[in-house]
Amino acid sequence: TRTSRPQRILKAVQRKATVGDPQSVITAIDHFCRHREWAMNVGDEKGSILDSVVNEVSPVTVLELGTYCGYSTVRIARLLPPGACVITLEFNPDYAAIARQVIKWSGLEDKVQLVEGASGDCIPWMKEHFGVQAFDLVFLDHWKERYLPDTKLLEECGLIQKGTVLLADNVICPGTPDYLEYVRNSPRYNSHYYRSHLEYTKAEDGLEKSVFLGY
Ligand SMILES: O=C(CSCCNC(=O)c1cc(-c2ccc(F)cc2)cc(O)c1O)c1ccc(O)c(O)c1
Ligand SMILES: [Mg+2]
Repeated sequence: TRTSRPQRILKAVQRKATVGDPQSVITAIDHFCRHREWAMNVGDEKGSILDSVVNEVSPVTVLELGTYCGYSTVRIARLLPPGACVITLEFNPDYAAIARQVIKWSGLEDKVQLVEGASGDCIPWMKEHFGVQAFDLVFLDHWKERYLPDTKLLEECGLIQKGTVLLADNVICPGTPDYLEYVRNSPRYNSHYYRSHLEYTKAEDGLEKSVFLGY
């Protein structure tokens, strides 16, 4: 096929969504992925849980690991008050290029910093480069085997502090067993599993919310 799936997702947004209307961007992507082609967005069902956690935390600084086409970036950014922002990391340059256009179409570019690079390389520079003290909320949705090492790296870099909330996608499907074991057994995290379904399917999946309790 000539175009990539992310390119077809962007086209669906440009056809169906209204510029400056984040909800219409979300609706257009969900409709396309439910009725045309499945894609690895967090989706509408888990997305509603993500929304409720963002509203509960009302974060000033959010870190998203794994942008893909920017669907969850838009979901998060649309709920942020003026002055709050989400830094989103994407390793794949093709995904990043599409995400920039999706975020721009939603009109939320002022609340989003998209960084291209590998999480393991970028995280150590976060404090210095973005003047971030610590993150209020981290949404993990990138390589599943990077959830645990990147969580430990965030701890080591002092980017996670008492009260920071980690919200992890796909803890059942594809699954992140080592991460789950860590946050559920560590005395320094309070963890809760939100049972749901893999985006646009009937398969089980869920989000794990873990609150850092401090040292
Ligand atoms: O794809 C990646 C890894 S980053 C995306 C992580 N996310 C997932 O993998 C992910 C996967 C699934 C899922 C997939 C197939 C199933 F059968 C069931 C579930 C669902 C999700 O919600 C996800 O978030 C990448 C990186 C750099 C590159 O250069 C590159 O070509 C590719
Ligand atoms: Mg995911």
